[in-house]
Amino acid sequence: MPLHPKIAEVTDRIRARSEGPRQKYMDTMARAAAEGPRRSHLTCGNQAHAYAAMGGDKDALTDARTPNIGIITAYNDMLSAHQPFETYPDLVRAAARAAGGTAQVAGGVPAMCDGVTQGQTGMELSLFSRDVIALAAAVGLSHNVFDSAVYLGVCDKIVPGLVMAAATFGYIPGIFMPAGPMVSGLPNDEKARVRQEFAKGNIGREELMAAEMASYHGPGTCTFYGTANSNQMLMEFMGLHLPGASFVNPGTPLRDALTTAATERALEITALGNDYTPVCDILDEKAFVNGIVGLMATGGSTNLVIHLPAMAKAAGVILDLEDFSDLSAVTPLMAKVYPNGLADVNHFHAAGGLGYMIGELLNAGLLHDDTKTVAGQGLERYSQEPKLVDGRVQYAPGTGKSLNEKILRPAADPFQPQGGLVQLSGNLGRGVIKTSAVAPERHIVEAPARVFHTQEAVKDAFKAGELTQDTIIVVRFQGPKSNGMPELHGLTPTLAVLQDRGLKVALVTDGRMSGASGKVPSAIHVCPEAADHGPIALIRDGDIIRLDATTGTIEVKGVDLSTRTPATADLTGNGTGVGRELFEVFRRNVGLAAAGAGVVV
Ligand SMILES: O=C(O)[C@H](O)[C@@H](O)[C@H](O)[C@H](O)COP(=O)(O)O
Ligand code: SF4
Repeated sequence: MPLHPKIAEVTDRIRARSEGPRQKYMDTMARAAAEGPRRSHLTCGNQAHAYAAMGGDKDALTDARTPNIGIITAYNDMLSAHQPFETYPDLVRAAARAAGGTAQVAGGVPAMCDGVTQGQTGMELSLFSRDVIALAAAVGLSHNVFDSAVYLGVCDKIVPGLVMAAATFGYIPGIFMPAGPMVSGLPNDEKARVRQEFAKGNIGREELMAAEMASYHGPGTCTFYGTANSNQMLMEFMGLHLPGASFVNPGTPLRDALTTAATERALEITALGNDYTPVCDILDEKAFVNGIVGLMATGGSTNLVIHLPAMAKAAGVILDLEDFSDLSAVTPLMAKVYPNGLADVNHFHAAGGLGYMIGELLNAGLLHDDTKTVAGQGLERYSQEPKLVDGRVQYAPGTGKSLNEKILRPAADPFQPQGGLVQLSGNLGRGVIKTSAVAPERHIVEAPARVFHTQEAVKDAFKAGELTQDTIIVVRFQGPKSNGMPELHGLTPTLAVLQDRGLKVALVTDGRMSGASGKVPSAIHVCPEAADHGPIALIRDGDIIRLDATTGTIEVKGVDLSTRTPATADLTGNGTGVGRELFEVFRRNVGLAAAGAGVVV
């Protein structure tokens, strides 16, 4: 099938917009690659330090022609999705040794669990932790003794931060290794129902705790289709995982076989062999277009609308919100996974998963097939599935059809003809709304505004019984400069209760939501933010605001905003406590959310 004209048009537009930065980036990568085997430039002293603790691997390491893998790990016990990484370094070192190479943990990177910090002060460090992860990974790789790298990370800001580092070190090959989703527990919609019952005061904390613990119950990624699992989708659509690696549960033989296969592949694609595949050749405009198409086709997390521009910029590719909007307009919504539906990622994977989607979208001309991937040339191979044969990974053709059309539908007969995310613009600036999780009759909301400066104030107003009419809830001073742009997902149960009571409700904020946020229409990432005196700072209680996801508009009606003075807020409290003291330099230097909210890129 020929490439859809709009996919070609957007790709060409990105390539033209990126020409200067991309050429500069690729020249830098070429110079680094020309230096040859990394370890051959180090003094004997440098090398002795690097190998001192490596025991039986020392001899191999002293031979600069033996490929050496740098492991960047985001292991910790705080994220259920990252806890399985505890055992990966031993597995990778053993697999590398068996394949005639070596592997060393180059360094660790921090990883924040947004589920632990959701609604807490710590969430104000969440977005900034992405750039800290990129910096930390660079510290590990800067030892410069690696011919290839493997990146152990799954969750929200961790994959984006690691991709920013992998792009910066794009002259060496890199493969991302997932840990896989936890097995299914209490269904996500039942968890959400129990939360709403608690918000209404109908049940106590004991019953709520029991439901939460039954939902989040073991090692592996949470099973809703939030940012973490959207990241896994990206790594397959962009060719940085082995095909079909994303949604194999941790602690299974196939999971370990995939980790071994990725290690072997990381050794095969170094500059010391005949299949050199540096990350810089994978992360081009086509890979990012493929990633955005995957995001739209799966109804993925709105957080990737912030992270993808930052990831792309690290590789000299410049994305714009318009690219997301145009690709969404031609990409069918093929999957319904919570919060877009009742299924979780295990059910999605069983129904055919990412391999089925990639095959369908390639056949529909909605993906570039001629891309480089860690598994080799061409995206077609990602429609295959990994099977375990005699303890090793072997690939077989994918299902070729959906095994459950309530979860996964063909590109030609989708749930919705357009993708799950819509760009918004109007006299309030620019923003984005995730429509895939919102009932069609709620895609347009027009109501009086009620303005808040914290999410706690919204909950207090709800508890005081003040929210009894159709309302556009405006929560401002939640942008990156104000307080690090925390997720306001903790508002979801409260707003959902108001919506279930029959009120027309929408959220408008310069903050962001969780990938797990769903049913309440929300205009998020509104730029310029209130702290930059954006139009959102001019809204007053009672203004009539119209949010229209069908036309992509967000505006205040019947008011001349130019006559108003921007509201201000006392943000000094955001500078202390839970480590926020250390992030003042981030709040001062962070870029626009629409351009990736970058600090280091
Ligand atoms: O963007 C995301 O996907 C979220 O940040 C997610 O990683 C976060 O952990 C949610 O808060 C979990 O959902 P609950 O908070 O509803 O458990
Ligand atoms: S998906 Fe979210 S809640 Fe689950 S482990 Fe990852 S960051 Fe934590």
